[in-house]
Amino acid sequence: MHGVMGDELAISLQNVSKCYKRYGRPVDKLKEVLLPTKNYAQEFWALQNIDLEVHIGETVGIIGQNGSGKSTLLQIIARTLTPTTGNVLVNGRVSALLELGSGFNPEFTGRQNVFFNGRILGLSQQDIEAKFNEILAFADIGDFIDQPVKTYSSGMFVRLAFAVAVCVNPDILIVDEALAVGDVYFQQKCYERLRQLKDLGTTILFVSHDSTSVYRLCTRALLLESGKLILDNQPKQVIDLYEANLLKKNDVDSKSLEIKILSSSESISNSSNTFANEVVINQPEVDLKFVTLLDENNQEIDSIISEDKIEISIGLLFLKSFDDPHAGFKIRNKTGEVVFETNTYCMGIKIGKVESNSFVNLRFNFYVPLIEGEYTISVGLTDTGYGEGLFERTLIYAHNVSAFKVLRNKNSIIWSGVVNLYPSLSISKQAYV
Ligand SMILES: Nc1ncnc2c1ncn2[C@@H]1O[C@H](COP(=O)(O)OP(=O)(O)OP(=O)(O)O)[C@@H](O)[C@H]1O
Repeated sequence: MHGVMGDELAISLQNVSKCYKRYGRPVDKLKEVLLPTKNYAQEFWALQNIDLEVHIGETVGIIGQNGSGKSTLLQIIARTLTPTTGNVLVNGRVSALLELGSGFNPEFTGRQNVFFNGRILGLSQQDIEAKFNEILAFADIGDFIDQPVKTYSSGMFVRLAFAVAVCVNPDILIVDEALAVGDVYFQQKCYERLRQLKDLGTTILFVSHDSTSVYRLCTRALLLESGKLILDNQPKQVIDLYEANLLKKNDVDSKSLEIKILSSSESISNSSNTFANEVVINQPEVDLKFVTLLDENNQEIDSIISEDKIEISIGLLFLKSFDDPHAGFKIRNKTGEVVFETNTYCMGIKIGKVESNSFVNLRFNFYVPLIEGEYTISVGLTDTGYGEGLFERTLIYAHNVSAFKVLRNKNSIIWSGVVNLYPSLSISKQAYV
């Protein structure tokens, strides 16, 4: 059923809600069984009215704070949990990597579990035999394959579970945070495999707290908050909103902090940006007047040769006085990944007290040894720093306020990657006896 991304639906959820019953004490559950007329449980809606359509071939990241309902949603799609209300339609063979431990029998050996799981996933004995060596090679757990799974470390467990889930070529793959376990080499192997499956047209649902992996893998992301689907968009906007919500949560002035989601026509970007909308925080006491990029001759620019120097000039109007404001910037690549960010607090610099109705111009100067490509600039303004770069209040949080292109430096070495590390080399030769 593999195919290119098209109109065909892989997953469709209509008005799906999930209610868990929570009992104050275990005995209450017993009482409810014995006295069914009386209700001892407290209802808790872990998912509320979720409408979702995922097309074949999409890679969808699911983001949300702890307890927002991510695992519940995945379990409903994987059909290990039934929704309380609503319709679920899943089109294709689903392979799910959910909670650690689900799907494996601890008393069986790894080998037995591979066959057991393969059969559950609808493969024939011959199919599994044909894939067994690939699974074994991917899991790379050596002789442990013939030991009972209960003797496995959590890392070995995930290796085997992941190997089974990805080697059976599912139509739909559901992964819940599994990549957080395991060493960096295994993680890279997993990403590589997920990318291959994605290229083959597998539909992938992916829960992660790591925004970088969502940027890298996903074409779309969902933000869940208290069981509600609050944004369904490109990963960038969804992660921006998630991060803005975290800022809001930690803000001493949380109630008055308003997060705006602008559509593209209202965007304050001065570049030709392709993003559908922007997530913005802008408290009324401050106004971001401009963000301009300048070269070494103070000329306004929108492109720069790799390794040249650039200046970000930020104009801020303060309508109220602030004792300890801090400002910073963030540079992101095309997919939204942060390549660099800092702020005055993290640089150990104080702007100092700013009077009401004053204008402040900040100019950050730096070299740009980045690979050629398009980059965007985000700007933040905060008040009262503490700890390792935390702030009591967020005043401005604005993405894509400017953009620039980095062009190849023809006078430099030929290199690829993210950032030029300016390698030098020494060579020594001697006779080998
Ligand atoms: N079996 C259950 N009985 C009662 N409440 C439950 C049950 N399973 C989950 N919940 C509650 O439902 C809410 C959503 O849980 P869920 O595991 O889906 O969240 P999550 O977003 O995956 O969280 P995390 O990031 O911590 O894994 C939580 O508040 C959780 O306490």
